[in-house]
Amino acid sequence: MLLERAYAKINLTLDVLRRRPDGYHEVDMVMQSIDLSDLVWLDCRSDSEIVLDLNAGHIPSDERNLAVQAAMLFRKYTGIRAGVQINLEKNIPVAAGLAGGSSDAAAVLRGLNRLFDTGLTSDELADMGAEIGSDVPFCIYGGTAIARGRGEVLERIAHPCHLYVLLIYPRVFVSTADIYQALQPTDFVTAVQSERMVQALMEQDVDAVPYLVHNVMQHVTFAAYPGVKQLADKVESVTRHPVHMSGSGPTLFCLAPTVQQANRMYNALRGVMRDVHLSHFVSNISNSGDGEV
Ligand SMILES: C[C@@](CO)(OP(=O)(O)O)[C@H](O)COP(=O)(O)OP(=O)(O)OC[C@H]1O[C@@H](n2ccc(N)nc2=O)[C@H](O)[C@@H]1O
Ligand SMILES: Nc1ncnc2c1ncn2[C@@H]1O[C@H](COP(=O)(O)OP(=O)(O)O)[C@@H](O)[C@H]1O
Repeated sequence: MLLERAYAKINLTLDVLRRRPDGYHEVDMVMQSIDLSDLVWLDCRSDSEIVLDLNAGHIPSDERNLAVQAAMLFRKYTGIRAGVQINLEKNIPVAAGLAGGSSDAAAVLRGLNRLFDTGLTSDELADMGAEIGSDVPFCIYGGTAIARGRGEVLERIAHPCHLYVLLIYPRVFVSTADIYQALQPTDFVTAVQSERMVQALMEQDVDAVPYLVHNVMQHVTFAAYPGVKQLADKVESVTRHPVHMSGSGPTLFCLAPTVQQANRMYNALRGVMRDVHLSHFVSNISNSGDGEV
């Protein structure tokens, strides 16, 4: 049995350039892995089934699950017929804008490549992953990247900047497709924010980074779910720091340059609300598995 960690992401910037004829949107966004992960255990089975056991009753364990889709795709691509056992421990909130499902799919692709010693490159796994979802290619590599196209065209960024991330989970389910659909032409931009963000990350300008975070979807999700906006206002008044939304939401986050500041914000928030979690940037997930067990 082999373990792969499936890391969550946040969007440090998210710009949408236009709606495409294929129904997707052209995006430009800075994606960042964080130290919040699902655990994906993989093993061969003596039969030819793909079986997923997971600790979350509210998500399907059949072909609708992105982890199962990844195993199916991997077998189709490699011609391997062996059965696959997947045990999934969900820690990343579902439909939260943190790419939990995409990251599980990416972890299955990385893990099966190790389990069957198929020697596929990360680029090949990312190409495969794009068939499952737009965020899957980023989740193959993790770290930091500018994602363009529909999210699958990646420019990976190595930078020394490390920040703490306070995550706040509103208890609502947000559909990514609905939020993309609700964008108006006035939301589409030509000048994107990713380059300034990347520059600040490269310069380790930890004080600037929180003020450069930008997400064009935030006002759309806030308008559709006023409770999320109210929660963001409350977080801002308690922490006195800018509050942002990841992806299509609803997860909110604040960035802190030091662990002391992050702990202060965490303790202040825990006094007045549930569902607060402290995390931090992860720059390298390449040895994310904990090896054979
Ligand atoms: C918004 C983002 C930002 O990172 O994250 P989440 O909020 O989902 O975490 C992503 O673009 C989400 O990517 P992902 O969740 O993989 O999307 P997909 O499964 O490929 O697509 C789901 C649906 O979202 C819409 N979609 C997705 C990506 C894109 N560039 N344009 C779109 O219009 C399409 O309607 C598509 O049918
Ligand atoms: N392994 C998985 N983990 C979480 N959600 C999954 C998974 N497989 C399929 N889904 C479905 O994908 C949808 C979005 O899930 P998720 O990736 O957590 O959200 P987001 O795209 O907002 O980051 C949910 O409706 C969920 O039922």
